[in-house]
Amino acid sequence: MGERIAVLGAGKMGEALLSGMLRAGRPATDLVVSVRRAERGEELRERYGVDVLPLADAARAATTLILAVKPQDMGALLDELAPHVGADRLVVSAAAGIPAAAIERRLAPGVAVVRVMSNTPVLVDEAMSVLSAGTSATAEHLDRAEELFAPVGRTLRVPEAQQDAVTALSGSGPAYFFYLVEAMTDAGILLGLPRAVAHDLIVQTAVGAATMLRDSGEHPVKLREAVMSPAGTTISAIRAMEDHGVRAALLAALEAARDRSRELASGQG
Ligand SMILES: NC(=O)C1=CN([C@@H]2O[C@H](COP(=O)(O)OP(=O)(O)OC[C@H]3O[C@@H](n4cnc5c(N)ncnc54)[C@H](OP(=O)(O)O)[C@@H]3O)[C@@H](O)[C@H]2O)C=CC1
Ligand SMILES: O=C(O)[C@@H]1CCC=N1
Repeated sequence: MGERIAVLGAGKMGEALLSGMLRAGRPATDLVVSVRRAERGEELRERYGVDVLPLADAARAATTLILAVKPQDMGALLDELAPHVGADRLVVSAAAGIPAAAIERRLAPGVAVVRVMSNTPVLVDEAMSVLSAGTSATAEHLDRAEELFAPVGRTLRVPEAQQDAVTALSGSGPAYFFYLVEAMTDAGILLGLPRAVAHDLIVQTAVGAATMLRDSGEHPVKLREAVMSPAGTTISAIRAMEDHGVRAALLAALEAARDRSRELASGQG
């Protein structure tokens, strides 16, 4: 059998990955999804032309299984899935927190598991997807998993011990930028700009700053210094941010996200 990929649990991330694989040129006939609700299955079948199968059939039909359910649903999914996953399958978990070993324990001995933390910019082919091998996964398995994510953004491999930190940084990261844009738009309104104008200014500024960060190769401090004129406007804003503990808030926030990822390891609550 050629490589057929099953997306098990097709919510926000599962659907984003599915659409990314199709955009990358993978034929719909190579993809199958499994969902919990019939109407969701119908929606995906119509939108993407993929087969929607019960879990056991999807597991048997595919060589690579992408697990994209919430960490809290992983236990129930694995209970149902385990009897149908042959030792020659590659299992790719997209879930936050769940260690590869916890998945390996629930499946037949020797099943290769790769843990991946991606992010929602999968939708615009600008994801950051970070991969780690479980104990049975070989370099070839990692290559195969990476091939799924490479067309939808950048990929990186890290030791699994770093995955909770990765989740805090790039997994949750898009939300922090959206939050910042929202807060800066509010600030624009405070300063008297219409909301739509403030929104457009901030979005384009974010795109420009992100492009400079990516393409210039310069350290962010250097880029910031180029904006800050002596006794100018920018340093006044930076002083206010330091006074309000923005840097400390970010350190605490990412530590909280890392800790939550660790808590999710048990798949509880
Ligand atoms: N959203 C994000 O930015 C990111 C999410 N992740 C990870 O991706 C995973 C999915 O997150 P996200 O897409 O946001 O969550 P969603 O809730 O949007 O998607 C999860 C989907 O799984 C379905 N599901 C649950 N149990 C089963 C089952 N037994 N069989 C089939 N389908 C099932 C749910 O169905 P139903 O619709 O019926 O609830 C739902 O559609 C999580 O583990 C999360 O940690 C990783 C990186 C980023
Ligand atoms: O918030 C979450 O738990 C998931 C994992 C990373 C991004 N979203």
